[in-house]
Amino acid sequence: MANDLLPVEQALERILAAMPLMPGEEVPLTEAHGRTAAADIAARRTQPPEAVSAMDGYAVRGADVATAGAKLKRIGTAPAGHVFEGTVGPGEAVRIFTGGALPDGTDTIVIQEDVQASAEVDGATIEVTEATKTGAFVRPAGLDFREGDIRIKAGQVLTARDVGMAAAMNVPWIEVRRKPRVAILPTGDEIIRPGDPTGPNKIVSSNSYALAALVRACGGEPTLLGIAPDTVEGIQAMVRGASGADILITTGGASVGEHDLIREALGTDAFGPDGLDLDFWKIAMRPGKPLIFGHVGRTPLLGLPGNPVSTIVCGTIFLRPAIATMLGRTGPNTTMLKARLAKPLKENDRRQDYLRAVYHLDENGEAVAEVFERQDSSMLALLAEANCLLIRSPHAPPADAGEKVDIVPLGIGSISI
Ligand SMILES: Nc1nc2c(c(=O)[nH]1)N[C@H]1C(S)=C(S)[C@@H](COP(=O)(O)OP(=O)(O)OC[C@H]3O[C@@H](n4cnc5c(N)ncnc54)[C@H](O)[C@@H]3O)O[C@H]1N2
Ligand code: MOO
Repeated sequence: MANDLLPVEQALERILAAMPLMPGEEVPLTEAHGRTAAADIAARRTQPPEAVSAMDGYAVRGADVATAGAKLKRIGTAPAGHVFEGTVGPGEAVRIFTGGALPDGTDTIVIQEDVQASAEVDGATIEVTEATKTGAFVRPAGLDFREGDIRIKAGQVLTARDVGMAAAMNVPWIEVRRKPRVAILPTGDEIIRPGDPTGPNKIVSSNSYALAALVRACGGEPTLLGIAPDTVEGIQAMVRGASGADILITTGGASVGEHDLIREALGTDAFGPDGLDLDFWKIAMRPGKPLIFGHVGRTPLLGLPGNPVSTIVCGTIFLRPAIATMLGRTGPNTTMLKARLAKPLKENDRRQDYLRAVYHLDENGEAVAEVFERQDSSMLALLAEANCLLIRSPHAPPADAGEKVDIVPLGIGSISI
């Protein structure tokens, strides 16, 4: 049978090419974790701003302590945050603590363990018991970074380390990309909200809640629009209410049945001139075949298949990178790992499979993946149990146990320390 289905890679390319870049907004450091830098961030100071001691001890002139036995006079004290104002001459030392600025005239720290002090007061005599190299335990100015250095790049997802870095660079506010507003519209007469009165033909909308969580984990701002009934008018009314969204996601109604109304309800014939400008429908993917992509007015519309596994898998493979692109994120769109098959797999047909599987690291630290026997796209319990999706290319030949395959781990989120 001819393959009239668009390959997954091309579908992804077309979706990403259509994603708008979010504008920048300033946030304080306390709100910056997990956001995406909209511009390079340069240090507003040099760190350390001057040479400082790395240890508790005595600041001295290196020439005085090249050999053990030197006796020096303690002439002052320099704790962190306080400067010793004078100049240290030959035969003199200043008591110093970690982070204290090196007094003028000194270039070396003798740690206190290598000193015998007559007393813990200025004026005391200290005897250096170990020879110390010039420059020992001194952190020169700018050791960490210098004013103007760019330590955070545009497109970087800000980790806790980056937040600390920005603070150290004396940057209290960061320009980040605004979170894309993702409107989520589940459809179907049978769909109810969790907690609603239930009945024999009702299905609780897992899709909207799973997608909202996925959107948040990926750095977007989800909005649940309510549930559209299986009527042209109902779908249209709810889609019109999504006008402020950066992208609209529908679930259900994507396939070929007479109740699958997304394309019909949003098509220009029914919706008017702002109706669906369809880019593609149907892709060579399992689960996810009836995926719809286009624009309603200026808003990108991603129509996900209603089956709960199809929705979440398509959310992972398409929506996650779409949000990353809107955020201007650099780095790979989807994290993939290599794993060895625990069991053989049959040859594949024309659709690219995303098989629910669990992987673990074996005793050599290598990933081994085991595919679940059942792959029905209605089975959310198995997806919840899985920790990766195993990718099988269209027409892949049978694979033996031990063969290397690509997996998409599900546990790798966007927030990092
Ligand atoms: N004759 C054909 N039938 C179907 C085809 C096909 O090619 N020819 N494709 C199948 C595939 S593949 C998929 S995937 C489904 C997807 O169809 P729809 O997007 O039209 O989804 P619905 O029919 O509306 O719903 C499918 C299933 O999912 C449940 N559902 C829907 N919304 C939710 C929700 N928010 N939360 C939880 N569960 C939801 C719905 O009750 C149905 O059971 O079509 C196949 N059919
Ligand atoms: O593509 Mo459907 O998502 O196989 O179940």
